[in-house]
Amino acid sequence: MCLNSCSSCVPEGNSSMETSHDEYLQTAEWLLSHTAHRPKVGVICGSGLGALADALKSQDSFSYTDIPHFPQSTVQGHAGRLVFGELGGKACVCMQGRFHMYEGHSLGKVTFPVRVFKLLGVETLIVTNAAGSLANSYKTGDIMIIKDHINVPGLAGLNPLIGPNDEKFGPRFPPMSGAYDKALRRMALDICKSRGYSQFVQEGVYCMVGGPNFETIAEARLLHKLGADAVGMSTAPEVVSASHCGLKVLGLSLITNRVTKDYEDTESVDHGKVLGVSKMRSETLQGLVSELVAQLDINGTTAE
Ligand SMILES: O=P(O)(O)O[C@@H]1C[C@H](O)[C@@H](CO)O1
Ligand SMILES: Nc1nc2[nH]cnc2c(=O)[nH]1
Repeated sequence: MCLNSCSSCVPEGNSSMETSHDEYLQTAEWLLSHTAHRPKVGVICGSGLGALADALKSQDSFSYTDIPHFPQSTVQGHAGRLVFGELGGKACVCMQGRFHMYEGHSLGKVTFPVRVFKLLGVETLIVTNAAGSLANSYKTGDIMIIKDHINVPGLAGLNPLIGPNDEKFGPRFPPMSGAYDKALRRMALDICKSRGYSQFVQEGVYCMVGGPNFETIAEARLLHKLGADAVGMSTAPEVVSASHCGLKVLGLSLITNRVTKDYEDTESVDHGKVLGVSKMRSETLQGLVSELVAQLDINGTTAE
């Protein structure tokens, strides 16, 4: 077996190596030439949470089909639009629809927009997702501020950073212990408290699995024992890529369902239920994100 991460040995479609630095630049330059907004904040909307982008003022929006080199959305609840505009008085760019590994996208494609955000001048990334709860104390409709993640595909060698390292973005061996910015988490918690959300706000560990099937009971029990509070099918590769290129990250999971760990339980989950709960909490999440962005000190990134 070759240990050199050369292009003929790295599993095809696994990493960002299929994209040249020029392609990221071309996409960023195309976007900057089509909008006057210069965003410092990027937002990725999870399943059913695209309404976050609708809150942006003075919008310039682009269908993913029109953006050079951009992947395409295939999942219901992910509109496939990149929206520029103002949120909380700050220029933002918002992905109304993200890319998942289970759609057949390589992790390089899944994380392509994150590197484009970096080249646009984004400094802070807010990632949202819909997730199922594993923690016994969580309820459907809770918002979980992500403290850390367990990247199951990553542990198995599916990582967007596999392949030759692009030093222009970041180092070969990036640390991940501070991937979810402490000051941003504190800010989010404080805002939740001041808005009276404390009863349905948690802070916990998100676990990414590949999907697209939901968990078996044995898998749910395993992930819970490993320390996961919630499980979903996204976010971790985006955060790995964001952290690699020096973006500060806030992650928010909306708990759309309870993941059963009990063989006697007859309740089951489907994507329709996930989208229903997302819609129900969408405005609350919108309020939290808008206020947080308004409070960002763009130069120093944390609270004013
Ligand atoms: O994009 P996210 O992670 O919010 O979407 C979750 C995981 C699956 O894509 C889908 C399952 O309902 O929701
Ligand atoms: N893997 C996984 N992803 C989800 N996304 C929303 N709910 C769930 C869930 O229960 N499991």
